[in-house]
Amino acid sequence: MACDCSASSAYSINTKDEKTKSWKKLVNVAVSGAAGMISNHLLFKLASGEVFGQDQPIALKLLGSERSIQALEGVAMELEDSLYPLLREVSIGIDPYVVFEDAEWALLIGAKPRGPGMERSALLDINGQIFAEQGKALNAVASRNVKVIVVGNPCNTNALICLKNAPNIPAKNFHALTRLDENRAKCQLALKAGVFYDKVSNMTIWGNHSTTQVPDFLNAKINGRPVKEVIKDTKWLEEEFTKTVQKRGGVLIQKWGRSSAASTAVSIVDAIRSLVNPTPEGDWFSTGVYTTGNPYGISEDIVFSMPCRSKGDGDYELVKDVAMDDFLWERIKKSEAELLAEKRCVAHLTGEGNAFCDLPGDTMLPGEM
Ligand SMILES: NC(=O)C1=CN([C@@H]2O[C@H](COP(=O)(O)OP(=O)(O)OC[C@H]3O[C@@H](n4cnc5c(N)ncnc54)[C@H](OP(=O)(O)O)[C@@H]3O)[C@@H](O)[C@H]2O)C=CC1
Ligand SMILES: O=C([O-])CC(=O)C(=O)O
Repeated sequence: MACDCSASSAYSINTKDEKTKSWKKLVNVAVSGAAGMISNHLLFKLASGEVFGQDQPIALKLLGSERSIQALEGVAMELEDSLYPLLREVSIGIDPYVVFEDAEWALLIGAKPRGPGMERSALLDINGQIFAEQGKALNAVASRNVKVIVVGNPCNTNALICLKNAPNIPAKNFHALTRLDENRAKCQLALKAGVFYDKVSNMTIWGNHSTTQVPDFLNAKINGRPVKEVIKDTKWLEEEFTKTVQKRGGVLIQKWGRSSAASTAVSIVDAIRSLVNPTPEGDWFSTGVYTTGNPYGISEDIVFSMPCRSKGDGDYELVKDVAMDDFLWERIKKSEAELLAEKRCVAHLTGEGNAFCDLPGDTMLPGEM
C-alpha cells in the first residue's frame, strides 16, 4: 500500500514473469469516496479484471479524507489480501492533487449525502465545491485524456462543475452516471414482457439523474422489435413504467435504509465496459455527457444523459438516428429545465458569475421521496 499521508511501498511488475508478458501497460484508476459503500463493491471488481479485461494490470489510487483515512487503510488491506494478480499497486491518500496524478480513469463517487431538512440548493453547493476542487486537481495532474465518471449526486451538475474546472481536459471526457437508470429500465421492460434482461436493447435514459429522467420506450427494443409492438399496454409504459424507473432509487432507500450500492457498482462496471469495448451493432448505451454540439436540439452547455456508441477506445459518439414524439420531447424539456436551473444555482462554481437558485419544487434525486 502506498499513501501520501504515511507512505509504504507497493508491488512492482516483474517484467521477467512469463504470464505478464502479454499484458497491456498498467492503467491508473483513481476512485474518490473509496471508503464508501459503492466503492466497497466496485474496487474488487476493478481489481479482478472483470472491468478492463484479464490482460490489463491496474493501479488503484484511492481518495479519502481525514474522516475516512482509517477505513481507507482497511479497504487497501482487504484489496491486498485478495491477491488479485492484475492488481499491481494500491495507494491511498487524502490530497486529490497527489491521488489523481497520471490518472487515466477517475471514478468520482465521494459526495455528502443529503441529510434531513437540507435544501437541494445547499447540497448542490456543498457537493459542487468538492467537484470544483477535484476538477482543478484533475486539470493539474491527471492524464490529459483522463476519462471521468461522476457518480456522487447530483451527478449531472457535479460533472458540469468538474469539467468547467478542468479546461485542459476535453469536456467530452466527463460522464455523469445514468447507467443504473438504464439497467433499472431494462429490468422493468424485461419483467413486463416476460423475457430475459439481455433481450432488451437500445434503452436510452434522457436527461438528469433525478425524478425528471426520461426512460425512452419509443426507441427501446425487445428481441429486436420496438417495445410498443411487444408491450401493447401504452398506459403502463407512459405512467407506471416511467414512474417506477424515475423513483426506483427512492423506493430502494425506503426498503433498505440506504441508497443502492451493489447495483450502482455493477452499473459503473457496465458504464466503463461500454467505453472500452465496441458497442454491439445496432445497439447503444446511455451516459450523461456534455451537450454542446448535440444533434437533438437539447440546450448546450449542460450534462445530459443521451444515447451513445463507442468503438471501444474509451471515447463515444452520440447516436443520431433516434425517433422523437411529443410525449418524449415534452418530458425531455422538463429534465432540461431542471438541469438549467441547477446550473444557475452553481454559477459561482463554474466561473459564470453569481448563483441564482430557483429550482423547480417537484424535482428530486432518485433517492429523495
Ligand atoms: N449516479 C447514480 O446512479 C448513483 C449515485 N449515488 C451517489 O453516490 C454517492 C456515494 O454513495 P455511497 O458510496 O453509497 O455513499 P457513502 O456514504 O457510503 O460514501 C460516500 C463517501 O463520500 C465521501 N464524502 C465526501 N464528502 C463528504 C461529506 N461532506 N460528508 C460525508 N461524506 C463525504 C465520504 O468519503 P470521504 O470521507 O473519504 O470523503 C464517504 O465515504 C452519493 O452521492 C450517492 O447519492 C448513489 C447511487 C446511485
Ligand atoms: O439519491 C441517491 O443517493 C440514490 C440514487 O441516486 C439512486 O439510487 O439512483
